[in-house]
Amino acid sequence: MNENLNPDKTNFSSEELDVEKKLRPLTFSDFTGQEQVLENLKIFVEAANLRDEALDHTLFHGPPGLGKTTLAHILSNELNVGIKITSGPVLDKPGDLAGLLTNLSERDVLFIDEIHRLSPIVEEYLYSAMEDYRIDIMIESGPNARTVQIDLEPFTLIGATTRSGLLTAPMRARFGISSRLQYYNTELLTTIVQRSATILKVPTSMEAAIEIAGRSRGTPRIANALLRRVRDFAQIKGDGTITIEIAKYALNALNVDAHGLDEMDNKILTTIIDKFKGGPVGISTLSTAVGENSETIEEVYEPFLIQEGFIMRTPRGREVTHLAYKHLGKVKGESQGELF
Ligand SMILES: Nc1ncnc2c1ncn2[C@@H]1O[C@H](COP(=O)(O)OP(=O)(O)OP(=O)(O)O)[C@@H](O)[C@H]1O
Ligand SMILES: [Mg+2]
Repeated sequence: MNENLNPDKTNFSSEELDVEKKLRPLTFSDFTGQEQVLENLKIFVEAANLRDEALDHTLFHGPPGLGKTTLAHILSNELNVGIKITSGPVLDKPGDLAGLLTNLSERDVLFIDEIHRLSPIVEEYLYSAMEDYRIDIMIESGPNARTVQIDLEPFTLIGATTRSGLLTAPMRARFGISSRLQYYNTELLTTIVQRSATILKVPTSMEAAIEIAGRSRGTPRIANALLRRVRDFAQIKGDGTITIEIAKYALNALNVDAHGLDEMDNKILTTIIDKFKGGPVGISTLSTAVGENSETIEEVYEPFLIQEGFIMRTPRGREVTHLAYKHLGKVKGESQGELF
């Protein structure tokens, strides 16, 4: 499979990140899906605006590419405040964090991506900032070293993580709002594909939009990436219009799985079938067999495979369903060398 279709944004080139920016919804009304999450956020934002207060600290968690970063930007727009952006691995000294915090204006948003990757010392430092809008700063060094307390403007911390299981309990407890983003169904993704097609000015038939949406692993980022690849085919092989024929041709040429499953999804299914007779298999055994960390399997891959009915979670472990056999063109029992 084309590596650009990987939901992990780190595989995107800078040009692709530019396009991603262009396609990013900027307001609540621009944002498709996640209805429950959105409905609540609208109320919290309206109330905060009305009281002229900072929005409560907000955590977004869920698999990659579903809109966590997008929502952080939308919140800052809807709150009509500034946003400062950083990420867990980048903030390695409390001093870096202090610099950011003291530069926030009243009600501003501080967005920390990959917040599960904060170092414990920075995380600790963040607690008092979140709770009391106050931090201790060390001034001077050597024998004159002393700490002074600095008051911060009331601000909103927005954290995003694909791995909520790795967040410490004290950190989690400090978020007043916590929203889990869900995979998008084909209908919602079709709307997103159509919106993006309009922004990119590429005529796309309804049928083609549905086809692209259905092969996007429930993920807007993948839907947009596929749309751009299909657009290339439409320009070179057709007259620039994305028809259903062009879409099917392109998606097959790109080797996109009919369900949009990626390499690791398929590896997980194949491994459970070939090495564990279809399961049940425990998560740590599976993790070793496919060479992917078990939290990532649980938080990034498994939710989609379960939602699509390829995997079941049982008390004894993970089992594949008949759909998985069908999808991979395998016959149940075959790999076990059974005769009947
Ligand atoms: N609800 C939506 N409607 C339209 N487009 C969306 C929606 N959600 C996400 N997108 C598109 O998908 C792209 C990826 O979304 P975003 O960067 O917010 O994902 P993320 O959850 O932050 O992913 P990661 O965990 O990898 O950081 C965005 O550029 C945006 O264009
Ligand atoms: Mg993000």
